[in-house]
Parts: sequence; C-alpha cells; structure tokens
Amino acid sequence: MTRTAVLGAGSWGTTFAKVLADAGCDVHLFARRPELAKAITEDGENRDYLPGVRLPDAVRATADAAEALLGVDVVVLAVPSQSLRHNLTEWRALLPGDATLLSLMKGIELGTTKRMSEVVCEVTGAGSDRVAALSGPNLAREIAAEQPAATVIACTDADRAAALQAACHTGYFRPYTNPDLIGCELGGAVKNVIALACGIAAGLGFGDNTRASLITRGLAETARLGAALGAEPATFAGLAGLGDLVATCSSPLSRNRTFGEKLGQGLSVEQVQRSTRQTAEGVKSCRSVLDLARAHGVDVPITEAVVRVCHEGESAARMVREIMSREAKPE
Ligand SMILES: NC(=O)c1ccc[n+]([C@@H]2O[C@H](COP(=O)([O-])OP(=O)(O)OC[C@H]3O[C@@H](n4cnc5c(N)ncnc54)[C@H](O)[C@@H]3O)[C@@H](O)[C@H]2O)c1
Ligand SMILES: O=P(O)(O)OC[C@H](O)CO
Repeated sequence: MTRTAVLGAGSWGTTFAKVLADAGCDVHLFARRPELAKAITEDGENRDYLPGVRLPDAVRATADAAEALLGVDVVVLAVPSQSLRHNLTEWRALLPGDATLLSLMKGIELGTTKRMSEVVCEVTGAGSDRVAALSGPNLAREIAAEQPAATVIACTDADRAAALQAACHTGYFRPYTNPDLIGCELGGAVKNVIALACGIAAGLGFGDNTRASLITRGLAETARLGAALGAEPATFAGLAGLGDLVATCSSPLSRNRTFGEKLGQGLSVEQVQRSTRQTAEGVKSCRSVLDLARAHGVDVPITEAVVRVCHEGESAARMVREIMSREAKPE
C-alpha cells in the first residue's frame, strides 16, 4: 500500500486526499490549524473547505507535520503557490529521503518567476526526477462529488510517474502521464490568468463569443511562452493545457473566473479579496507570468491586460477596449 501525506487541507488538498484514499492509499492529511485537523478526524468531513463531502476512513488528519510525513512514499504539496517556499522550508527536514514530491499547485512564484517544481527542488535539494506535478481540468468540488475527470501527472522519471498514476487512479479520476513538466506546470498557471480575463468579460455582460476568443488567444499566448521555455507543444492541446483552460474559463466553480467576474461587475481587487478566503492564484501569478514572458521576449497581451486590471487600477471596460484596439495581425 502506498503511504502518502497531503500537506494543505484546503479544497484541493482535501479532495485529493479523498482520491488517494479511494485509490487504496494510506493518507495523512496535514492541516495548519489543530482544531481543523481534529474536526476532520472526528467528523470525517472538512466543513471549512469541503462541506458536505464524506471523507474515507483512510484519510487521517493531523496538525503535526512530523507525524504526517513519517515513513511516507509520496508527499503531496497543496498550499497556495506564493506560500510554498515558506511552508517547505519548515517541512524540508521532515521529508523522507526518497519520497516522491508531488505538486498540486498552479502558480508561478513572484519575484523568482520559478515554477512550483523548481521551488521544490531548490528548497529541498531534491533532484528534478523526484519531483512531479499534477494538473488538468480538476475543479475540486466536481472531483469530490466523484464526477468523472481526467488529469496529467508530469514527471521526468517514468517509473515515478507510473507509480503516482497507480496511486491516484479511481473509477472517477483518470490520470495520464506526461514527461513534460514545464508545459504541464505552465498550462496550469497561465489558465488561471486567462480565467480571470474570461470572468471579467462575463462580469461586463459579454457572452460565449468573447469567452471562446479569450480561451483561444489565451492558449496561443500560453503556447508561445511554453515554446520559449522549452515545453512540448502537444502538451497545450492536452488536459493540462486546453482541457484545464476550458474547464476553468467556463465554470462558475472556478475561483479565478469568479474573481474576474466580480472585477468585471465593478468591484475592486481588495473588495473581492475580502469576500473570499480561498485562493485565486491568477491574481498574483499574472504578474510573475508577465515577468517570465518579458524575460523571454514573449508577447502575452491578455496576461498584460489582467495585470493592468488587478494591479494597476485599470478599469475592466478600458481593458477590453485596449485588447480590441491592438494592431490587427494574422492569426
Ligand atoms: N480547488 C481546486 O479546484 C484546485 C484544483 C486544482 C489545483 N488547485 C491548486 O491547488 C493549490 C491549492 O489550492 P486549494 O484550492 O486547495 O486552496 P485553498 O485556498 O482551498 O487552501 C489552501 C490551503 O493551504 C493552507 N496554507 C498553508 N500556508 C498558507 C498560507 N501561507 N496562506 C494561505 N493558506 C495557506 C491553507 O490553510 C489551506 O489548507 C492552488 O495552487 C490551486 O491553484 C486547486
Ligand atoms: O478554482 P480555480 O480557478 O482555482 O480552478 C481550479 C482548478 O485549477 C481547475 O482545474
């Protein structure tokens, strides 16, 4: 039996703990707050992040990271991207020597422009073949309700990828493997930014043509950046590219899309942030994606527009006018 620790008991960490348990793994779920860990253990439910979802008995919650990590084969990281470095620094001494480190996060670190697997390697000293990322159209609420979905496990080590695939394969969750870690992580991070743009458009009252245009041109800018970073082009046509982009840009369950919708309706970033405790990664990652693109001389006009709205005080209406009045060019 695969022994796993999931570090981070938010919506996705808790949902993925359920997936692992349903696939037959032993699961320790680490929550920062002892009262939340206690409540999850006693109630078999995470009322703060996943109310109404019954967790399997094989999921045992703890607020003690050393207890969670003792003797595990797989360490799953499920905290907000911008806090990963800080969290990992606290945990690194507790990580078992050869455990596979699996990132569930979809973001790019501010300041360093590093992907999450790069941050994991840097902080833990693990070789890149020991680090994997899981990414795809995986809205936590739908997976927790056992609605069928597929995903991608990206790892340069094919044996580790296959072991992870077996560890989380259930009747409702179907993982594929892909050696392209760069493309999968980039797809997951940039789609949050494009989902913000789609939300803004929806909040302004625009319909499906606008959304489809943003999705398609958003995919084009993701693929351009991916090419500059050495990603495999086919990845962006797959689950971690187009698949996740379509799900996130279309679903009212997406925190990023919902965040953008409120901006489009006229709320400020601060007002929207006050109204939710959950992570909308694109709000911060839009800046690091833009920095990454600029460092590689890649044009990312939708990301630039989202940065202007989220961080430079531009109105949503003006953002649309600016995108539409860009110089005309071939597709
Ligand atoms: N929710 C989804 O549907 C979903 C699906 C796929 C991927 N993801 C990705 O998974 C990652 C985690 O997302 P989530 O949905 O579980 O987020 P969440 O906001 O629901 O939970 C975040 C968790 O991290 C913990 N945490 C640790 N350090 C923290 C800090 N310094 N600040 C804030 N919280 C801290 C929180 O206590 C909480 O348990 C994100 O990168 C997200 O993009 C989410
Ligand atoms: O709720 P979001 O916007 O963070 O999106 C969740 C997942 O990443 C969808 O695959």
